[in-house]
Amino acid sequence: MCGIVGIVSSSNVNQLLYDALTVLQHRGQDAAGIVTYQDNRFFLRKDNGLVRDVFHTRHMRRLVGNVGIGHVRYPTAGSSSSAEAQPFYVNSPYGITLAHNGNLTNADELSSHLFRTDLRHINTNSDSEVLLNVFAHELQKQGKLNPTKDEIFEAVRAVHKRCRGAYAAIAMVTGYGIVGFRDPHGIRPACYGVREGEKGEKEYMIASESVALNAAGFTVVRDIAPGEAVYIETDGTLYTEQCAEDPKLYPCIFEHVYFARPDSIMDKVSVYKARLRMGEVLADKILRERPNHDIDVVIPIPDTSRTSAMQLAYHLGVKYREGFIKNRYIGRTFIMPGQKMRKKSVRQKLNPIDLEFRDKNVMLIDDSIVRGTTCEEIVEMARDAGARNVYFASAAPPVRYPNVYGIDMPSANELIAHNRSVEEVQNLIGADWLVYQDLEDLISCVNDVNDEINDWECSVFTGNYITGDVDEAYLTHLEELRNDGKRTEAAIQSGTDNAIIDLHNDED
Ligand SMILES: O=P(O)(O)OC[C@H]1O[C@H](OP(=O)(O)OP(=O)(O)O)[C@H](O)[C@@H]1O
Ligand SMILES: NC(=O)CC[C@H](N)C(=O)O
Ligand SMILES: [Mg+2]
Repeated sequence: MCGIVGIVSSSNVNQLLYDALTVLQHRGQDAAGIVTYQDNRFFLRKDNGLVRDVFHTRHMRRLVGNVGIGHVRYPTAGSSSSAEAQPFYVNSPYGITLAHNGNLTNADELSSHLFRTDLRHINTNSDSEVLLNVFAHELQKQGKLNPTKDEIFEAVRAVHKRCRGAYAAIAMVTGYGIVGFRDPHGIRPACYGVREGEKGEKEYMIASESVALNAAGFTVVRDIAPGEAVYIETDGTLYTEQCAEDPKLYPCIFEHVYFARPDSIMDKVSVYKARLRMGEVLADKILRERPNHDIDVVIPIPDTSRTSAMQLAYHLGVKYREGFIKNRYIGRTFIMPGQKMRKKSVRQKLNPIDLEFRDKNVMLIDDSIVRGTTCEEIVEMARDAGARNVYFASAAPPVRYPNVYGIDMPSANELIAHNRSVEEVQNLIGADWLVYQDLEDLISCVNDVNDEINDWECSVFTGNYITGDVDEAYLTHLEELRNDGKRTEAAIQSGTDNAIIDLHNDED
């Protein structure tokens, strides 16, 4: 997942963008970038690292202008090289930069078409550079010296025709404005909001999650609809238009399970409420499976599972205890690159309070089990801390299939539940009892909060890919390209390949 943000204001946007990116940091920890615009020039700073490490005072001073976009990255394509940090830039037409959350499933095909037919060069393996060039080409094709909203929307229309997969994106067109758009299935989230500037003028912000708008004092207007584009000119005039022929909302359910912050509202679903429901219905399942259970205490695996675990304990009528203390300086482990780093980080991140475990039957709750990195370590830690029995419950169903829409799970074989029964996973993680949420129950949790959404993007649980273009050949290719072994190689290389076309105007 990545986080994107774009702002049109009546004063400098650098600090607002920075603050928004820190609020979206949970969506991507690998790289961060901001680009602003003033007097016909872009000012760009992007690099690997957390937001606080990438932007120092000297960089912030140079990021001048009242319009800008920003990005935090969790790579799902290409490498972790800083050259693939976003926003990406293309000089023609007008000078355009783009920040993207999601993953294109036809990036290879588009890339070769861009080269052979559109005569455009793609310099990295990032699908986001492809997306930017498709948008740029479609805008250029219209041949207008001064593009209006009509040309911008026409370009988005063409993007929808050519691109497959998931994309929530914000592009900044030099001198004209910013445009945010969501793919025709609305797989990845995006919303926009408004606030009053000092002289009463309207200022706008587009972001991946509503929490970024709240934190910056913007009032959420609404989600961008699937296929829709929101264009805000530099003077603050806003236009919206539906640019897809057959849009239909299929939001990614994993946002609600894990990715999003609980204080966000996405497609009119409060993530917090959805997670509370996940705890409730999981408690019901536990009671169905073992009406006479002997659970002494419910312990969450911080951070994300806390909300569900609390409600689960309440519904079971069992004590809730914070048995693991989280090191606040370690980020999210699941989105770290490489299994070795993830495994090490679980131990660094979580430490048990022995007295909550000693001689007790503990029920550990996590939001999801993906590779099994966290639960394998945690079950062992609970036993070492003296637990009599270690039970484990996951607020999401077994994750059995790769994700191709912006979550870096490219390889089925790396998923602990792939081709395994619940019992086999239970044995593998060393638990005495393992309970997974059922998919219908998970869907009911989000639909209880907003029953207007008929369909969810659930491919990691079902193996059904709604864009219809994902076949065995694609998945095999993805696995070969991005399995953990390959990425470790890329990480080693990335120390040296950062020099490949670095368009930074700022060296450090
Ligand atoms: O089975 P795994 O491959 O370990 O993946 C699942 C775990 O990873 C995530 O935690 P993470 O540490 O990323 O973030 P959190 O602090 O928000 O829970 C998630 O919340 C699970 O705990
Ligand atoms: N997680 C994402 O949204 C990734 C965006 C893009 N595919 C990249 O790899 O940079
Ligand atoms: Mg976790």
